[in-house]
Amino acid sequence: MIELDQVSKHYGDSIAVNSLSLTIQAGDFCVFIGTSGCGKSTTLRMINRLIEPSHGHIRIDGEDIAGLRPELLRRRIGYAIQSIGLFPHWTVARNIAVVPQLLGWEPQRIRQRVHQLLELLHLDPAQFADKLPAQLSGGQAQRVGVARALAADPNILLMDEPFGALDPITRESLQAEMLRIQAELHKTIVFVTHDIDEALKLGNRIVVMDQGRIIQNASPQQLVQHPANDFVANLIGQQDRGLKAAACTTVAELLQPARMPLPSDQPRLHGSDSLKLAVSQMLWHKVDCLPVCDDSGQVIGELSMQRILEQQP
Ligand SMILES: Nc1ncnc2c1ncn2[C@@H]1O[C@H](COP(=O)(O)OP(=O)(O)OP(=O)(O)O)[C@@H](O)[C@H]1O
Repeated sequence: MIELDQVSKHYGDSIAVNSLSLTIQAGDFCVFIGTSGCGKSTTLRMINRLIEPSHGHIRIDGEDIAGLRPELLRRRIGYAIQSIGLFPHWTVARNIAVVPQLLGWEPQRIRQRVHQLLELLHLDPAQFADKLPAQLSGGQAQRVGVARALAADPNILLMDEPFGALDPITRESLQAEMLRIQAELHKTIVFVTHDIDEALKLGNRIVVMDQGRIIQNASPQQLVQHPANDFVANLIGQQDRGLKAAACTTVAELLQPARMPLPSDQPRLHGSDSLKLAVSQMLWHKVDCLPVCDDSGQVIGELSMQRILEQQP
């Protein structure tokens, strides 16, 4: 658990972060979003003491981090940023191994860990371990950055616009990776983005900031359905908020028992699909109900347009 208790950061007369209090529960995927310069990165960097607060306290699992040595704290917290910051003359494997090296892990354990992480990030170890950063695409380099942040198996991962510079397709695939990794590893993730769709897709908590303060701290569903003010409503966008709401609810949440018999030629939904995808499929296939299956392909129920409409705000 990460607790920020009336944390402020001043630069001379200007206030970057203004008496911000926030609790991030263990296992949360907490996304900071807001306008440029509202204090997102500053807040994130105070958690690993790359920036020191002017006032207030930050506690991790109840321990005030002001009493910890910053370099030891940083070895316990993964950090991934947009510019990635890989060492250009080191191989991918050596870049990933930075923190385990600092922690004095045995070479064999480091090799195994690097191999495991490359596989986790869908980079073939035989192909990528010995490459230099300049030989990677932007998306591959960003995967290496995420692997490096995870290397010493930290409980906390800080990610500052890690996918900001990527094309939409690569970005979407890395977002899917992050959701998969989070479902598998249950880290506490604090993630900064400018992109509301990315925030709604990834976060289970979304913290909207403006001028160094929290404007709203809510689940994606709450944020879309009950924006705290016009600033948040505009951030979400008035025109397509129905689709935004549908994007942050899963098919599994509205699953209905299957009627018999189900036509075998229809496409099938998965429980983890969003309602947005379900609506899109129904429109495309001109049907108002689709079967829902589990990972093994077994039909576990169905979802109708009627049910979706009943649930929409
Ligand atoms: N070293 C510094 N000296 C003076 N002011 C700073 C410094 N670092 C940040 N600031 C100011 O603090 C405010 C918050 O900056 P911060 O980088 O946290 O914003 P942000 O929300 O992450 O912005 P962006 O989305 O553009 O990255 C900004 O007004 C910025 O100009």
